[in-house]
Amino acid sequence: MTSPLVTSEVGRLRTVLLHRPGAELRRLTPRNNDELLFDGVPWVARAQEEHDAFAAALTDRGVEVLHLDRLLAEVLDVPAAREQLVAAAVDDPRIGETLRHTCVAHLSGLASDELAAALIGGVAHDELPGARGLAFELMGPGDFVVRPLPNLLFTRDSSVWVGDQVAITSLAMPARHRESTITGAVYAHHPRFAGPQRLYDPTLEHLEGGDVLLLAPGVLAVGVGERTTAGGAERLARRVFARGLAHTVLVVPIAQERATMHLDTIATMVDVDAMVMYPAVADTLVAWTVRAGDDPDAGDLRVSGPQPFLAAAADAMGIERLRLIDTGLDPVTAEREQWDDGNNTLCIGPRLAVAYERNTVTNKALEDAGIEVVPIAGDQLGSGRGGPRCMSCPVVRDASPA
Ligand SMILES: NC(=[NH2+])NCCC[C@H](N)C(=O)O
Repeated sequence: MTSPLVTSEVGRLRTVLLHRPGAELRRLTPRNNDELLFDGVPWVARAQEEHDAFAAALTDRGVEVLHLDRLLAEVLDVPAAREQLVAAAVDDPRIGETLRHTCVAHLSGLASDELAAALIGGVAHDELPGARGLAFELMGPGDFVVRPLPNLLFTRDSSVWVGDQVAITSLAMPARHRESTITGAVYAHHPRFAGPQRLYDPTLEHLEGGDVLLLAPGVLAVGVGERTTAGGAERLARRVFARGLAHTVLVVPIAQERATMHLDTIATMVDVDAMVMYPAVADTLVAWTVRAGDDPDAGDLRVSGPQPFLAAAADAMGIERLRLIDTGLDPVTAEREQWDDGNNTLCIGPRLAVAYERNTVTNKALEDAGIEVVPIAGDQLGSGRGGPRCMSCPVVRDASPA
């Protein structure tokens, strides 16, 4: 069992945190899927098969896969974690005090695995027999007392390791707020982690893991758009500098749209010096370079830019050029494959990347450029708008090869 350490996107992947989707996906209906950030109503059994195949593709290649639901069930044996998570589940102004008390009593009486299922899958009105409270009376039978967390599938967003420290992120969308209470409790209380130093907290400015790319040891890129705010990027920069985890943070503005909700929807690393990127933004993407200022103890920052992203990145990474895999796509194919997470790859090692099989043209371009693609099916998983990178949180990677 190696201690957590992640300094790049491409060092050999040793341990990764995934979440196998379960009952929480069965909560999705055409009435709630928009609010719950899914584009449709997935076929759950098939989504699970796809996810199992994703996990198998990783374990077959020697990667240790940790499952968030299992870690959660284990951590719920720890009284402090149980108490925190039950409190977080009912910390919702919709439900009022009476229903809150009933619900706390119900949840507290559950065995750890049942409680884990309820925290992830949510609790519907008709699953709380005998509950009381005005809010309960006014709710319909299918309404949620505790909302489900279908986006827990995207473990990338609710925590991110930088070096040996973990950022418990501050998720922007209400449907996802509670996810980081779960990752936070697991990292704080599970013996597998033994309370690593926390780099970030959910109470801070919005920051999501999908926006954080470890371009090279000491160099982070942070997307600022629909999810991560400039304030979040600034806070993270200050912290990584103060703790000696990075020397440069590139802040990258991205369009505030669903198609580009995170930086990793438009670009991911596939080698120590190469990225795959949505062609429509390749020429226009810029970065602000942030470094520690003269008085780092006072949190001083030096900001320069904007500069073309590729140039700023190469400069910060100390390489001559950051290679862009030219997917050579026509604009329509590029737009379709970007939407289907064609640029959202997960490296198992340098030049070895997991990608959705459906993005045939992008994958062919990757292969032509010398990147071995491990294709996985994502017809149902993809309805949540996230690919292999979004669905994984690397916990241990080897130091990046030079
Ligand atoms: N890192 C990522 N690109 N994550 C994708 C998350 C998708 C999820 N449905 C959301 O809207 O939040």
